[in-house]
Amino acid sequence: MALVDIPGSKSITARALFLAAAADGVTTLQRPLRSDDTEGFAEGLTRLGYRVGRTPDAWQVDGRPQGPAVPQADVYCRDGATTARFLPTLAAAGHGTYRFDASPQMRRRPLLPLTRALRDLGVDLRHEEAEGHHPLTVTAAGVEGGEVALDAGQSSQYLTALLLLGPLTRTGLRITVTDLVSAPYVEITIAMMRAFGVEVTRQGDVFVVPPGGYRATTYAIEPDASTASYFFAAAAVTPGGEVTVPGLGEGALQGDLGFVDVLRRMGAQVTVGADRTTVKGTGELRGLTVNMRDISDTMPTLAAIAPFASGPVRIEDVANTRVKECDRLDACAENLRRLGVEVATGPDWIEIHPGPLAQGDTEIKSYGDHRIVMSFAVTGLRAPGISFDDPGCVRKTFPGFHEAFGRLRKDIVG
Ligand SMILES: O=C(O)C1=C[C@@H](OP(=O)(O)O)[C@@H](O)[C@H](O)C1
Ligand SMILES: C=C(OP(=O)(O)O)C(=O)O
Repeated sequence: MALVDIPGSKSITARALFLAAAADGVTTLQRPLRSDDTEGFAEGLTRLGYRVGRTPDAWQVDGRPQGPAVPQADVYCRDGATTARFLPTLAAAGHGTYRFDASPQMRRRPLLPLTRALRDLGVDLRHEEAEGHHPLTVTAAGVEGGEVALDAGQSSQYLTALLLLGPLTRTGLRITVTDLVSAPYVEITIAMMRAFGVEVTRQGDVFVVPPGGYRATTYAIEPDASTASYFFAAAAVTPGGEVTVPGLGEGALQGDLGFVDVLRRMGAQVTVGADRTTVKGTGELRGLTVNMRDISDTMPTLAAIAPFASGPVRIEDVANTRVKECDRLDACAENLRRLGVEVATGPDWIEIHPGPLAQGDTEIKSYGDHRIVMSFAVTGLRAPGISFDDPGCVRKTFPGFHEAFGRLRKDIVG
């Protein structure tokens, strides 16, 4: 049995940083994720004049309800979409001129529904090159608030950004959402806003956020459920292999813990306890058809273990995975084909037909995407000879992944 200590959630750390920066008082974040995405977020806040004190186990943020402490800043958001979408929104509530840029891939990823909504709310926001993409400049003069419509069919992060902004506006926000993917991430946002003293109300597609600001607090960050998926999948593909992740149980905020339900449907033994989750490989791994719209960060995890299933695996409703750190449907298909597996893809689906894997060495093409590397590391448990062209890209969410996964391999495979 392996007990795996998973680092903090990227999504929760990013939200906690926003909320702490916007709150009235000093907030302590316990067990934040230390990775490229979250360190980029913290560095962005520092650029905007917020004080972020960092020790290995806790980060402390001096909140500024009035917004950034500097009249001008240049912020590099690296490869993190939470940083690239949440920070310009936070800056809009302040007073000053703030320019944001990001990595080449993040520059390609979409932003337009959010920047349109901000403009509809009166924010002066200019895209420097392509409309709806970084780099962009916000000339901030506070936000009055009011009604706004939003299409979050490509990314829930647009809605999260507006929800987080709501309490910083003068009159609050009433957001009408026309479409929504990755819905459980919005639940994380609402639960965390509650922890910082704000109650969002929802009537169908309308989200109402009151004005009045946030209250500082001490906030403990859950382990990252998407990261845990690689370790749970490792147990599922290893007959008799057992992995327990403490800190992720029945009350977990993250929808991605639902990946264990997919493993259960495939034949793994899954126990979700009050404060921990255990997956045990039974030797059985059935194929299935599954809709992953709510938990699409775990699509590559499932695609990477699909070759070991006893029947086809079809993953549906994941169009938005084409606009992540890479086009994940194409990246999974390409790498599975390199392994000799038969795969078909469509605009929003992938279907994998298990069969014997190619003999010999296979280099996995990472496309700079942490999830492609971490997912195919799981395939590597049963397919010796797998290597990666860019193993270091795991730094986005889990710099210590290879060491941790190596320890797990010793524990459950030998
Ligand atoms: O809000 C968040 O923290 C996230 C939302 C999801 O993105 P989309 O809503 O763009 O699918 C997820 O894929 C991403 O890793 C983190
Ligand atoms: C899509 C991801 O990240 P983000 O959108 O936050 O850059 C991810 O971590 O899989």
